[in-house]
Order: sequence, then structure tokens, then C-alpha cells
Amino acid sequence: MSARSIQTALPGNVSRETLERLDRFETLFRDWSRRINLVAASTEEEFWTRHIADSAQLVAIAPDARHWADLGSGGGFPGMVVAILMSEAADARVDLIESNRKKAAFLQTARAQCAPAARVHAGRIEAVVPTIPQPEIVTARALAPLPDLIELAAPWMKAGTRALFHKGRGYATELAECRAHWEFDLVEHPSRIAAGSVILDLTAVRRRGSG
Ligand SMILES: C[S@@+](CC[C@H](N)C(=O)[O-])C[C@H]1O[C@@H](n2cnc3c(N)ncnc32)[C@H](O)[C@@H]1O
Repeated sequence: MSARSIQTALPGNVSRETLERLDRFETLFRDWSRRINLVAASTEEEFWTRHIADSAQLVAIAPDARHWADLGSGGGFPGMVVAILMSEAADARVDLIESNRKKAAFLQTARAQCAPAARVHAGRIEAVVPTIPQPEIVTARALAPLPDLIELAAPWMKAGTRALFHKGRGYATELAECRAHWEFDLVEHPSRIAAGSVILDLTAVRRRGSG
């Protein structure tokens, strides 16, 4: 499978240059995967669906957003894929935060070769978030339960940043836990890739009792 063969799962019209960037990212990803764990080995075969298309579906939800930040980016999902898809937008910026030194080195290499819109921060989310200007969208996939994600992104979300969080089947319990401490507007987008999974779209987040 290649970038071209999953183009129907990608948002909008994806240019030839962007498809080439995605192909370059795959080559780099497979090369580095031989030395470090970038995703669970069992999912590498489904690179284009489980990782690229799963990440790319976010851009279809927020096509006009230009400044994104991705928490715990790992091997680049979803942040690096968003950054590649934004490559031709002059004003695009995607901040990727990853504390693992080797994964952050991979992300720096990918930025240099495939994704000029990406900015890689090798550090802990708690320390890096206050150093980044408020993004329009914050994302996270497979990082932490929803209550912890909201706490990590709270400095931005309380100021109006919209969150797009990938979540699997157990998300209803996590939402119920969040509602004990937070109020927010919610849209649940069914995943285009994984049956039963969702993209939780949270806006207007405020802590309960904060007035
Ligand atoms: C399970 S992986 C998911 C990676 C990627 N988002 C994905 O879906 O493939 C979680 C990643 O978050 C990073 N991480 C966990 N806690 C972090 C923190 N407090 N600050 C920065 N990165 C963190 C880990 O190093 C790891 O690479």
C-alpha cells in the first residue's frame, strides 16, 4: 500500500508533492523502526490505515485550523501526519511534544525531510505546554485517560483551544469521570478508520465551580 492507494481516506485533494512527503515519511519510519519502537510492532503492517489515515482524519474535521499541537507524538501520530498534510500552507505550524529522546530524534529527522510546518519539542508536556503559543487545536492519541488529557491541555483549553482526542471503545466511562470536574461542549465523531472508536471534539472547557 502507498500514499496514492489510500488517497480516498485522506482529506480533500492531496497534492502530488504531499503524497511524496508521505511516502518519504514511510521510508524513514520503516528505517528507524528497525532500531527503535515507534508503534506497536503488530500494527506496522497496517501503517497506511492504522496510522496515516487514522491521523489524517483530523484534518477533515478541522480543515481551516493552521496551528495545531500534539501531545505525546511518539512516532508522529497524529501530529507529524497533520504537519505533512499542512506542508503547502505557508502559515501552518504543528507543535509536537515527545519526552522520549530517541523518538524525538526521529521526529526531528522527519521534520527536516518531510514536514517544514512541524516543530519538535523534546521534553515533558507539563514543562513544554507553557512555552508554546496557544494553538487552535490540541490533539493526543494513545497518551492517557481523558481526565489526564484535559489536565495536561488545560492551560490552552481554558483559553479556548479546541481538543480532538482519539479514543477507543471505553471512552464513555472516561467522559463520565471528566464531567465530575469539567464542563465542556462535546461532538463525538465516529472514527473513519476503526469501528467503535471516536474522535472526541471538545470546546468551551471550564472547570466546574470556576464561575
Ligand atoms: C503510547 S505512545 C502513543 C504515541 C502516538 N501518539 C501514537 O498514537 O502512536 C505515548 C507517547 O507519549 C509519550 N509521553 C508520555 N508521557 C509524556 C509526557 N508527560 N510528556 C511528553 N511525552 C510523553 C511517550 O514517550 C510515548 O511516545
